[in-house]
Amino acid sequence: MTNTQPYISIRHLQKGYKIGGEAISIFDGLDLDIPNGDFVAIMGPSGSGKSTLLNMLAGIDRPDAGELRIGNSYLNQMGEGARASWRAHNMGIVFQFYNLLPMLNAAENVELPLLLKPLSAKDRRDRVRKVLDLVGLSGRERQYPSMMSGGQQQRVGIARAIVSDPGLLLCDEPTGDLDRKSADDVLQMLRFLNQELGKTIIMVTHDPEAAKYAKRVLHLDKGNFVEEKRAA
Ligand SMILES: Nc1ncnc2c1ncn2[C@@H]1O[C@H](COP(=O)(O)OP(=O)(O)OP(=O)(O)O)[C@@H](O)[C@H]1O
Repeated sequence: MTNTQPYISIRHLQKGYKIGGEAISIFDGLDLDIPNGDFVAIMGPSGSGKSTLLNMLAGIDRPDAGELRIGNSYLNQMGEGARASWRAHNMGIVFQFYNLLPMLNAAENVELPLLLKPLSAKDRRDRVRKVLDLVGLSGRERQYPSMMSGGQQQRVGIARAIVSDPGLLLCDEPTGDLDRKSADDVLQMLRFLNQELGKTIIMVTHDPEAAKYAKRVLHLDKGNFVEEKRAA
């Protein structure tokens, strides 16, 4: 990747599914550029392909054809194992329902991605403490998910997503299960990670209020993106 290239580039991407022997096309020639440091909200009707796109960006699923590059990595050319390893090192994912393990406390949940790395127990502890502090949860290291509010659980989810210091955060309806106040707190946190730490964020959301926190809003419809025009 050169400095003039966008961080994420999607070219002529095709993706479809076979349902009951019938082929349905979700994307047929999708193009998209996302520069480094962007914060993009992706909106669109149910079934328009938002999760399908997020799964391809996460390397969980693969395009049928076309190019999907993130940084210097061409995900469309990589096998499943290479994509899984790439994912572990390059991105964090924030889920709607947090996906915390109930039998692990907050610190242990956040530590999970670090177990794949050659770090000492002390280094892992230090990193976990630092990110829990960053999301405003210091002092709650030993609390279990069942003892936390939805907003606090999502903060643990965000801490887990950033503990490996990835450049890219993919967020799938990160506030879909939260009340307005908790949602705004989480969105402020994402904005901080974008503006102060330079994380590139792609967030799928149905909530127009959540989308306001992003720098750009893209509406997905019939396999293409339309960018929302905003007052300067
Ligand atoms: N694994 C799969 N096998 C077959 N069809 C699939 C699969 N995953 C998604 N689809 C179909 O692809 C289309 C897009 O689904 P997708 O989940 O990406 O939409 P979405 O925009 O995320 O919807 P929602 O807002 O409801 O989450 C839908 O018609 C869905 O039924």
